[in-house]
Amino acid sequence: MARTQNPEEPIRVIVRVRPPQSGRDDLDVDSLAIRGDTVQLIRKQRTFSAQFDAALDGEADQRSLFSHIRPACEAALDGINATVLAYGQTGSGKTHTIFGGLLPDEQEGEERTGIAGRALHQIFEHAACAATCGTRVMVSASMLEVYNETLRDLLLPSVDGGHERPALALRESESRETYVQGLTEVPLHDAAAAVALIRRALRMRAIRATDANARSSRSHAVLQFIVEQRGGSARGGLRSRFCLVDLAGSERAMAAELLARDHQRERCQINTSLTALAKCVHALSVSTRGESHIPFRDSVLTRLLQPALSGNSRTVLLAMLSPTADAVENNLSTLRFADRAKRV
Ligand SMILES: Nc1ncnc2c1ncn2[C@@H]1O[C@H](COP(=O)(O)OP(=O)(O)OP(=O)(O)O)[C@@H](O)[C@H]1O
Repeated sequence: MARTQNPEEPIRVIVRVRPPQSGRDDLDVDSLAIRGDTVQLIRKQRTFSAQFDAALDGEADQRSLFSHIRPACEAALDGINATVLAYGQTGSGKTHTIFGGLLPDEQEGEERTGIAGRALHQIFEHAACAATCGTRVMVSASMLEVYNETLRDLLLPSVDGGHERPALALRESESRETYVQGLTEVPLHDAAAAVALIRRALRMRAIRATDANARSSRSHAVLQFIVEQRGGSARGGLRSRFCLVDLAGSERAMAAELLARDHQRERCQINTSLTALAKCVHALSVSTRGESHIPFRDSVLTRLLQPALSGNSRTVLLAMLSPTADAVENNLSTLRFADRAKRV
């Protein structure tokens, strides 16, 4: 039986520092330090220090990062919903960590392959192994983005070949589960077909160049693998979701007049939804046995993430840090968010 994440620990928190990019980064060598699972950040002579489930420096590769995600993926293969969330400022490595090796114009390769590619490998390996014991495993995928508080289906072919696509609505089922009405679910027959599908979907995602990242994601992307198992050891049947969320990055404040109007709007909407997420995590971290009000309804993003945050899923939060000297403020805010998530 697969080793799954401890159910007593609803959110595991892993910190990852992006490696420096030669010639681009003005490095922060003084304020950020990782010792074991503890991260220390010094700002204005005050020290923030916190321990997490794991803390990975810039030397850690995609394979070692995935070793911390594997238990969540195994939980999904045991029929339990699981979610991985990447959070951090623009350019801190969220998209690389989740979608590495699948990005437009990016070469595939073991080294670059991120969580999505590695999870697919694990899911199809499990399917092949389960088949030998008479269990039929069916895998499908959905992928959407939350752009300016609007939900867009990334697997739906656009009408005119452009990026425009109809907005989807969030609904609540009779059992009070939130779902996206009309979201496309594509059956996946093997990992190669799945990779091609995700690559196509990522081309549809809203991106733009920012100060810190030439290909900055301007939307939150949510990729879900839906795994159904019947027969053999799955007896009465299992159905679960493995959900990967690449949040859009918060951006440093910049003179508004230097940004185009639609860029200003995106930045404002990203900050609003990330603030709503931070409020929910804060409320959850101080609530005892779900007694207090959690403001999930404040944004589309938090409504969508409600199951992942409120204990109905094994959740891993990846708190992404940037190694640059100008990232201290943002890194501190990411670490504070991560520290609260640990207390949920
Ligand atoms: N672990 C890593 N190894 C090598 N390169 C990395 C790593 N993490 C990030 N990068 C590179 O750093 C750059 C920024 O990373 P990425 O686009 O993933 O950041 P992001 O946090 O998703 O940013 P945004 O929020 O703006 O979308 C990219 O060129 C990416 O390839």
